[in-house]
This record gives sequence, structure tokens and C-alpha cells, in this order.
Amino acid sequence: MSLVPLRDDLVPFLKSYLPSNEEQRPGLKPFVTLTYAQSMDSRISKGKGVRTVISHLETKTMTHYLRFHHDGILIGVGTALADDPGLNCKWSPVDKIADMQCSPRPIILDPQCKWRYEGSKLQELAAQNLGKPPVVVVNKLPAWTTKAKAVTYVEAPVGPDGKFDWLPLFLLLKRQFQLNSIMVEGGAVVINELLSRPDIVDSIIVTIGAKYLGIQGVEVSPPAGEIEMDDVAWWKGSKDAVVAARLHRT
Ligand SMILES: NC(=O)C1=CN([C@@H]2O[C@H](COP(=O)(O)OP(=O)(O)OC[C@H]3O[C@@H](n4cnc5c(N)ncnc54)[C@H](O)[C@@H]3O)[C@@H](O)[C@H]2O)C=CC1
Ligand SMILES: Nc1nc(O)c(N)c(N[C@@H]2O[C@H](COP(=O)(O)O)[C@@H](O)[C@H]2O)n1
Repeated sequence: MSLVPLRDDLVPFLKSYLPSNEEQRPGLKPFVTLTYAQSMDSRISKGKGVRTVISHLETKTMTHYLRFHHDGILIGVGTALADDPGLNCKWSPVDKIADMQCSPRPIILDPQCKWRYEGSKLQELAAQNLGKPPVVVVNKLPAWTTKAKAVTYVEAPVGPDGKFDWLPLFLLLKRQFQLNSIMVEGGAVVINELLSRPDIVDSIIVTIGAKYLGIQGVEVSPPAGEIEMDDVAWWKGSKDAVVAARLHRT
């Protein structure tokens, strides 16, 4: 599907929330943008495992503009299994079909190796040079082997909760794959954890779609409770709104 043109006023609106060159300094963590689309009732999908359109076409284009500005794009395995996403970039500043070069590197957090590259949308796009093959972060390399050489498996330790520790994970992704900026798209487990990590998240960009998804929907809400936001800016589209902000650091 092709995109509608990028709304001109999104460029100045997003400017101060995008990565700069600062993150290229060795030892610093990558710039992390937490970005997703939610309904009026704070849901990111209609139900567990259900791919759901929330963004209007204008804000869908914005997502691809954000993808253009990041080196990596991270999701949890729940999203990979539910959505079989493309995670490539279809927007480009010059008038050409966007390709592998302007797409971010997909990163899938899959500690128990549940997801398969073979047959996925990511494989299909990479084969057509329309997206990059992913890095899959696992706890232990899978017992099965993949014939697909393009996909990279990387091992990272998990804590007693079975989770990777965010800061070492982002440092590893920068060191090993030269990813100076990473946009995190979801899903709910990932978003809820990162909402309470102002030390990790540099920008938060949330599309609010003009719909309710109901009680069965997958909700985003930080388990830690109230979270304050700083540098808050709002953009109003023809149907959606976007809020850009930073998580308050104490
Ligand atoms: N509207 C939007 O912008 C978006 C909506 N979604 C929706 O979200 C839903 C999926 O959300 P969830 O089920 O919450 O899945 P998720 O994508 O957050 O994946 C959860 C899984 O990822 C792994 N994971 C997450 N954090 C980890 C960590 N720190 N260490 C190790 N492993 C970790 C674990 O295996 C965990 O069970 C889907 O329905 C999808 O459509 C997903 C992304 C964006
Ligand atoms: N920005 C945005 N708006 C929505 O309405 C969405 N449902 C999502 N979902 C995210 O985008 C991924 C799909 O990407 P492709 O179009 O396949 O490249 C999906 O997995 C979610 O991460 N995002």
C-alpha cells in the first residue's frame, strides 16, 4: 500500500523529538523513541493477537517518516506473532520508492525463540530489497537451525522474570549492530515496561486515533502508576492527534 504525502507541519512538530548525531558517541546508549498508536480508551489493538488499524493515513505516513529517522525498530515477539509486520520504511525525502537502505533494522525480543523468519513478511520484504532482515534477541540460541542466513540471532541474559535488562540490551544493540537510534513500536508488554524508564526513553510520540476499542482490547498503562510528561507538544490532524513529549526525569 502506498502512503499519502507527509503533512508539512509534522516536520517542525517532530524536529526536537528526533535523534541527533550525539548518540553516535561510543559508550552512550542509542537514542530511544517510544512510539505507538492508541485508541481513545488507551488500547493498541482490538484484542490479543488482532492486528488493528488505529492510525489515520496521515499518521501512518508519520510512522514511516519516524522509521526513516531511526537505525533500528524494536518489537516484542507478541507483536511479531500477532501482526507479521513489515517494519520497513516506505517514506523517503526524495521522489523514489523507499528501499532497504532507508529502512530501519528490525529487532524482535524473543527470549524463548517462538518466532520464525521463514515465511514471514520480514523475509518477503528483505528478499525484494524493500526492508532489512531482523536481529532476533533470544536467551539461548534455538536448538533448530535456520537456513536463512540473513537473520541474525543474538543471545542476551535474562533475569529471574525471564526478561532482558533494558540498558545492557540497548548498549549491546548499538555496539554490535551500530544502531545509534531505535524506535520502539510495541506491543503492550514492551510499552508498559518502557513507560516507567525515563533513563532509557528519550522521546515518546503517541498517535491517538478517534475510536474506542473496548474492554477486550489490549490496554497500555504503566504498572508503576502515574507518569509525568515534560516538553509536551500536540499536533492535530484531520482525524487523529499526536502527542510528543519526554518522560519526566526526577
Ligand atoms: N497500535 C500500535 O501502535 C501497536 C499495536 N500492537 C499490538 O500489540 C499486541 C501485542 O502486544 P503484546 O502481546 O503485549 O506483545 P509484545 O509485542 O509486547 O510482546 C511481548 C513479549 O515480548 C517479549 N518481551 C517483551 N519485553 C521483553 C524484555 N524486556 N525481555 C525479554 N522479552 C521481552 C516477551 O516474550 C513478551 O511475552 C498486538 O495485538 C499488536 O497488534 C503492537 C505494536 C504497536
Ligand atoms: N502507527 C501505527 N498505527 C496503527 O494503527 C498500528 N496498528 C500500528 N501498528 C504497528 O505497526 C506494525 C505494522 O507495520 P507494517 O505496516 O506491517 O510495516 C505493527 O506490528 C505495529 O508495530 N502502528
